[in-house]
Amino acid sequence: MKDKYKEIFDKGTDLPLVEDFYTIQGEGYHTGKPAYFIRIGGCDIGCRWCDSKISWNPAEHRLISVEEVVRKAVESPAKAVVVTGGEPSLYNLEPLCTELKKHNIENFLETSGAYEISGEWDWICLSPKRNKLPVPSSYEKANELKVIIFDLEKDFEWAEELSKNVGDDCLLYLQSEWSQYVHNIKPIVEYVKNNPKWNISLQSHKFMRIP
Ligand SMILES: C[S@@+](CC[C@H](N)C(=O)[O-])C[C@H]1O[C@@H](n2cnc3c(N)ncnc32)[C@H](O)[C@@H]1O
Ligand SMILES: Nc1nc2[nH]cc(C(=O)O)c2c(=O)[nH]1
Ligand code: SF4
Ligand SMILES: [Mg+2]
Repeated sequence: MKDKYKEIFDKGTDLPLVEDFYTIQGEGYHTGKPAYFIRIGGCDIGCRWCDSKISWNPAEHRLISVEEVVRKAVESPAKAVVVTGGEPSLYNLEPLCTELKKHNIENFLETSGAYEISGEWDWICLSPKRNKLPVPSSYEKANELKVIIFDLEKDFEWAEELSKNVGDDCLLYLQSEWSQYVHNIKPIVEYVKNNPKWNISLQSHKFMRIP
């Protein structure tokens, strides 16, 4: 993945845009906050339950300059932008962050942290993946750790292991994998009641039936 798109990834001045939309942040600490979403194409991690598989192949998405995509966000009433993907850490995100900050827009990142995170961010949500663990610096930069609970037998234990790697101020969230929600939510509620350093994150946009 890094090879074919290496130049585009490293430059970061043009990005393959999967979609952009103004909605409500559905997950994690900023749940409920209006935000303009920028979904960047390209991910080589391959989570089998990924809800954004259309974003995996960057070649399927048109390149857009950071100026143009930020202009679209600025034209909306949004005060915050969520950058997601795909896996945004594949890219040099400095040009995008700089352009957002020129317009005084808060910038939030959704990432697996599998690659070094570039750019200055107001908030980083780290959601580690078993297929490709975060690089050490991603744990240090995380403002929230959001662990997806798919397998009840294994994933609580894994979440505890991951939580040892983040800073003391990092907020801790457990989020059910969407297709397992009905099966998983009661055990997650019980787990969080018994282990109150954790919080629950819901994919609330899916309940609201909004993007
Ligand atoms: C599509 S990913 C893109 C950003 C980055 N690649 C990542 O995985 O963090 C956005 C967020 O959705 C979560 N996610 C993806 N598929 C999901 C699913 N089926 N159920 C619950 N959360 C999911 C990811 O863990 C991540 O926190
Ligand atoms: N509303 C809404 N909130 C989200 N939070 C994280 C999302 C993502 O796909 O990264 C997402 C998304 O796709 N929609
Ligand atoms: S890392 Fe994120 S975008 Fe990539 S497959 Fe996993 S959930 Fe999907
Ligand atoms: Mg999503």
